[in-house]
Amino acid sequence: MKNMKKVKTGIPGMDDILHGGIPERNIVLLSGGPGTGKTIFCQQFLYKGVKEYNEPGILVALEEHPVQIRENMKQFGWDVRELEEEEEKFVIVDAFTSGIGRAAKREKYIVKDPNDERELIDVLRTAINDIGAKRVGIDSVTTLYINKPMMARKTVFLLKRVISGLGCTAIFTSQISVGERGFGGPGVEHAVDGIIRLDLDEIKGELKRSLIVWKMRGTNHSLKRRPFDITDKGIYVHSDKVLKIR
Ligand SMILES: Nc1ncnc2c1ncn2[C@@H]1O[C@H](COP(=O)(O)OP(=O)(O)OP(=O)(O)O)[C@@H](O)[C@H]1O
Repeated sequence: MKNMKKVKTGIPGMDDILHGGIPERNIVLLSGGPGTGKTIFCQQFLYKGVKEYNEPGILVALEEHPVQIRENMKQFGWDVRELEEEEEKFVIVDAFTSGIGRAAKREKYIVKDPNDERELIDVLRTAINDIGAKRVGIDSVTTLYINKPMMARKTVFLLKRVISGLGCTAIFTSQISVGERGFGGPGVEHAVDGIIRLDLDEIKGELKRSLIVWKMRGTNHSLKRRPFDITDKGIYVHSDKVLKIR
């Protein structure tokens, strides 16, 4: 079989686990409970994509104000302002503020109603074409169908067709409850090309972070649970270690 092109994650240790990276055009569901690191993982994938691999990226913000996202990313030394304004290699699509508020008026890409799939797709397609994006992050995809679970599969397929069709590789963050075994519902889990799950488990009185690649179409990958850290430089995965949680 011809080797598929792999997209480097920009997360130390992660590409070893994925035997080189995420197969190009894959849509990866990044599932986890609250505070497991989904947002940081997604932002690192996009920021490093531009900085280290010269692959422009789009972040669709559904959970946080774009101003707050830029501030949070700075904590890790990821200053996206220059990438947005000077280099034009990074875009935040504001699907959070509905364009309301003084700060929101300065945003270039706004989705007024995230429930309107057509509007979201139009803005996303424009943004991808404007900067020649190769990577997309949606944080979180759960927000798009939390009030209409029957639409989850259709929404994910629609996004997948457009994003993958335009040659991009994507991470969709998916919110699950603490202790939940799934990844975001059967419709979604089967529709996506890959699933990476982030966990936070209490072991001997301390919370430990770990991740596991549950599925990844187009490549072999490690099936082991790997511990990871969040530091002031972002996520670091210990691809040579195993965490046993039971
Ligand atoms: N600078 C930092 N250094 C170390 N750890 C940090 C730093 N900033 C945040 N964290 C850790 O990351 C966690 C938040 O991660 P993140 O926002 O990616 O979670 P999430 O999975 O997106 O959560 P949610 O679904 O609740 O939004 C915090 O709870 C904290 O433990």
